[in-house]
Amino acid sequence: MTKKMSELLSKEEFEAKLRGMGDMYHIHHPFHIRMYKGECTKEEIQGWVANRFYYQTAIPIKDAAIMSNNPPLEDRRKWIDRITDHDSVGGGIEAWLELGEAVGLNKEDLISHKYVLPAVKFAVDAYINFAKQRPWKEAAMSSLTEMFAPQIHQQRLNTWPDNYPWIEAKGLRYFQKRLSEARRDVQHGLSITLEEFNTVELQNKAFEILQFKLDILWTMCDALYLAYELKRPPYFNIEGYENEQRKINCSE
Ligand SMILES: O=C(O)c1cc(C(=O)O)c2c(n1)C(=O)C(=O)c1cc(C(=O)O)[nH]c1-2
Repeated sequence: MTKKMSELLSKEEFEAKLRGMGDMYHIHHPFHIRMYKGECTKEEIQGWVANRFYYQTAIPIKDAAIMSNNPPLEDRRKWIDRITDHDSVGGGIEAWLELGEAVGLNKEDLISHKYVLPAVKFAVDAYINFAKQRPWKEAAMSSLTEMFAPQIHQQRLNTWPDNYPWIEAKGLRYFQKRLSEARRDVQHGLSITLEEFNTVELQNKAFEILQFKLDILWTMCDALYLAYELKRPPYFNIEGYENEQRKINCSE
């Protein structure tokens, strides 16, 4: 957890401290470490793709919520690009559906969100609700975990072809596409943050917001780890409860 600051940081110090919070990025979660090392089973990869799809569909929804909170025209123009990155024809949602197909998931199952674990749903919904309820600048800065995202996308591009040769190459388009998009988003998000969070109280608030977002991503990984690696999905110990509807059927 980040300690509260008692003095105003310069923009350089403020940015360095925000970037330092990358130490808590989900790239360091045991589930992600196993994934990039090639240790995940097919079911675990499918589980991650299916659960992450819930996050994917939430991103343009939370971006639309930010738009609805009335940022200035210049920012709205940039924000529209974020929405089209995901929702346009050939955009991120379609690329993620291709990833789903590439890992052997049925498109309808993915779209239905039938495999989404409750903790993943709660975490992602918290992100949408935050964007709906908070002033647009706070919601805009919460996207700054994207500072750390190019590294995680690049890591997948570098390691998946060797570690998971069964995944069709077309599935990797999403990660390739995000490399430049995330960098552009970060430039905009950072310029808003460094400019507008310009008192000790606001800088402390920015650290809290970034922590909240890191917590969302980490919590999603916790849920996946529990369900797929430890084999403890919700209600696993309750006799007679059929957890079948969330179970991924894959032939290894
Ligand atoms: O694969 C990842 O680990 C990862 C993480 C994040 C993130 O840090 O929030 C995003 C993405 N991917 C991503 O693809 C994406 O489009 C995205 C948008 C946002 C956002 O908060 O607006 N985060 C992320």
